[in-house]
Amino acid sequence: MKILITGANGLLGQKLVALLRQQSQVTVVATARGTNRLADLYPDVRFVPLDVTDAVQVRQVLVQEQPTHLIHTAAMTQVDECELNQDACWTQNVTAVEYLASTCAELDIHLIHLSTDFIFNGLVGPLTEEATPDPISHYGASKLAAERIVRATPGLRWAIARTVLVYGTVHGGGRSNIVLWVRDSLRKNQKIKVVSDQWRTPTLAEDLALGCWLLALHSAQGIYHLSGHELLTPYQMAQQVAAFFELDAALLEQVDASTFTQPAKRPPRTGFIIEKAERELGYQPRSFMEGIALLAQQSK
Ligand SMILES: NC(=O)C1=CN([C@@H]2O[C@H](COP(=O)(O)OP(=O)(O)OC[C@H]3O[C@@H](n4cnc5c(N)ncnc54)[C@H](OP(=O)(O)O)[C@@H]3O)[C@@H](O)[C@H]2O)C=CC1
Ligand SMILES: Cc1cn([C@H]2C[C@H](O)[C@@H](COP(=O)(O)OP(=O)(O)O[C@H]3O[C@@H](C)C(=O)[C@@H](O)[C@H]3O)O2)c(=O)[nH]c1=O
Repeated sequence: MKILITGANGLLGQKLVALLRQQSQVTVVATARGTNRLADLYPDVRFVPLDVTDAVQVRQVLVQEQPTHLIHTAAMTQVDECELNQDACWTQNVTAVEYLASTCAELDIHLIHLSTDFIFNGLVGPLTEEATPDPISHYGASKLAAERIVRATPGLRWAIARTVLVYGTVHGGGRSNIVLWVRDSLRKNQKIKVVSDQWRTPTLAEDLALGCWLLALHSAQGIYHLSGHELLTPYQMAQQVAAFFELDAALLEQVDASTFTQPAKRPPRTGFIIEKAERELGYQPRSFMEGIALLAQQSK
């Protein structure tokens, strides 16, 4: 197997590189826009620059590399920025997928495309793969449009991996996440406002990477929900983070999401039912506490 990863500098991309380079039957090709932030950690891994919004480059790299599988993690993931810069969001999250999906179909590359719980409106949850999408943000709309392109591309072998609120350690900077944010704020004795009326099934980045690897290994086709299995509010997550790191939970102020004025709306209740992935792939995510423990060990 030869697996090409887009967005290898990102949180999931980094964990995929770490996992796949250990599989003896896999040749990994890490790609990212700009410089390779993993060069010091994994000098053994082949790196090719790839901006997925550049149609010519997409074609060139895929023709040159001829991977058997492509895991597409690259995206504009800052939900508020997507709301404020809608054209840029569409180019990165939708147009890029048109290029990738059509080229993968042409070259018979199995495409594993990453998607999100934010394609749902958040009125009911946890959700199965069959739930009806109804995005309430531009980010969510862009990710749903990308799913539709993947599904409608003639001749494409594809899987869509949807996930929820991903957390983990990240090397060389990048998007923060709830566990790092809570831990680092409390370590500085900063008070933080944490939402207690949103529900999510938070996902350890390593578990998600393993789920994506299982999809590739089985050349699975269709939609798969890959998240943790505990439905928690951010406030409950923050309490667990405080307890694990023995930090002062009194610094956590419980608030309603309505007290925030954010450019993009967030779905109140999401979370995934992951039975399909457990049954068909043997996907077994860790508990939230186990995820925090792994993150703590890696941060030492
Ligand atoms: N994080 C989360 O909570 C969730 C994520 N997802 C989805 O999972 C996937 C992975 O997310 P995650 O790893 O957490 O996100 P990150 O933001 O950590 O990583 C995304 C990466 O995509 C890269 N990227 C953006 N535009 C381009 C481009 N044009 N060409 C090449 N690379 C580009 C970014 O590059 P740069 O570093 O240069 O900015 C970044 O490294 C995404 O598709 C996201 O939508 C779904 C649900 C939850
Ligand atoms: C900034 C902030 C967030 N939160 C909570 C709300 C939210 O559920 C959680 C994370 O907030 P953020 O604004 O960092 O992230 P957010 O944009 O809500 O995260 C999303 O990212 C995209 C990429 C996805 O696809 C989604 O699955 C989702 O996880 O933390 C607070 O409680 N207080 C705060 O001050």
